[in-house]
Amino acid sequence: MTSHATVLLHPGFRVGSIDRRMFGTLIEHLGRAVYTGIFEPDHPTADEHGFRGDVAALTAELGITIARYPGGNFVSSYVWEDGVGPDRPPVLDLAWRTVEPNTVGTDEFLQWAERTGIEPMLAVNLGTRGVDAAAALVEYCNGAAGTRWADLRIANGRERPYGVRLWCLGNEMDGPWQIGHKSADEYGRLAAEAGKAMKRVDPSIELVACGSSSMEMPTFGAWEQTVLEHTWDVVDHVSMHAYYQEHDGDRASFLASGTAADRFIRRVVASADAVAARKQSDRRLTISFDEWNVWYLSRFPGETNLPLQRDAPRIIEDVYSALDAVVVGDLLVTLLNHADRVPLACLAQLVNVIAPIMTEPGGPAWRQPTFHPFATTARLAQGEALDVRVFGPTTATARHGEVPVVTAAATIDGQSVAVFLVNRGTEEIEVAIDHPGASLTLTTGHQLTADDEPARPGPEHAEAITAEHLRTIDLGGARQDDRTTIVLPPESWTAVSSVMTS
Ligand SMILES: O=[N+]([O-])c1ccc(O[C@@H]2O[C@@H](CO)[C@H](O)[C@H]2O)cc1
Repeated sequence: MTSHATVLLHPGFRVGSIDRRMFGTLIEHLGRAVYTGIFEPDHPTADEHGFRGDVAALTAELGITIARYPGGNFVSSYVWEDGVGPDRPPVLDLAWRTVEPNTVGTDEFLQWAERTGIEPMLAVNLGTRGVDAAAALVEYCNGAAGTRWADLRIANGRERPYGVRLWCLGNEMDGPWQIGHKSADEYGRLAAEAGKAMKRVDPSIELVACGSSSMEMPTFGAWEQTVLEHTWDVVDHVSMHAYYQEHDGDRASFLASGTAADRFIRRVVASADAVAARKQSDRRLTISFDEWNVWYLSRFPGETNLPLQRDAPRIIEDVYSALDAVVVGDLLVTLLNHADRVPLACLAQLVNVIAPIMTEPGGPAWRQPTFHPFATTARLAQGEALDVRVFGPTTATARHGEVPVVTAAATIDGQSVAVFLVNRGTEEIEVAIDHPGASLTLTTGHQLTADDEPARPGPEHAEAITAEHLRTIDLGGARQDDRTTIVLPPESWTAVSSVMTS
């Protein structure tokens, strides 16, 4: 039996502009993200700087706009000076218990980002270090000739400042696993002082304060309040991180991850607005959702159980299924619906480590199933997000309570309208897109359906999943007045592009 839902959209009802920086990623010194991920000098596609051309091409195809670097947990014991200039000591990275060769450092990363047209977002170490090292790194990157750290950059071969605009004040400082983990008061004070010094070096930078590592953290909410009380006058955004997975075969809860993310965003917004109210401020702080993805964290042994390793070990190389890809598509729907408060977001991560792109050393690079909904959304979601309303069935889930079966987002850019739809249910659903007073001509559709096949590693499997589950549909067709109907298969993600006329 086919059930029904209605998606109401009107070009006049808008959430806000889509900041292109919503389609960011994280590139961490972790496992094979950097070494044999983006960087592999001996690879046949490597450029003159040692960076893989095949990975750069897939990164461009994915539509990545910003890249957060160098971590992640890694940054919390990172000594950035070890990664610049001629002397590069191998050091023990305490986050992932791996020997870090320091072959790639700030200059190599920033120059790769420049060549690939990606805006860098640098994180400073507020775990083992503090104000001095953070301000010095801003000066190293952005300072004009004539002072110590800017001159060091020039001596290292880079005359022109990089002009790095986005800076994270540490990483997940609420997490007990973090090197240099702090209480909210300890972190808030340090972040306020580091941020103040960093903005004295370069007032044009944007700063992100660490929010919570997940909505399930015992300190969630209180952490944001305390940290923002301390940092209100210096920060521009607060971060949030969230990873989702299927637990014990509970598909319904997993498919509702977008609702969990939606609640998380609303709660962070509420926390920030509560601080604003207390400070008699009308400012609406924005969110940097700078780590999000599907991650089978329950299979991860934990940082303390990792053996000491070297030579870019394989750590958290999750292999994704079509179901995971549908969830990624749904999480993007959530982000679009919060475009007004979430200008920055990073799919964590880019290559090999919980990533849409995989590589083999000396071998191929390929797209995981999760690559496709991201690439399509990044390409089609242009202009402004529309404030869509969904009327449809709900379903009970063990983890998230009652959730909508159909989710939707839509964007408008001139006459181009893109609609993103997810059917989380196990039955086909007919969706009526109501656009009263306007006509829609659908052009192309992209559809991804899940199944219950477990994910298997390797390019052949990833390609087989894509061939079986990803369809591009030519909808080139009739102009529909007021209402357009579309059928969503069970457990599917759909994106349609269209032209709207009044
Ligand atoms: O919920 N947890 O148990 C949990 C544990 C670790 C964790 O780390 C984050 O995810 C890592 C991988 O992207 C990044 O390096 C770090 O910022 C994020 C969440």
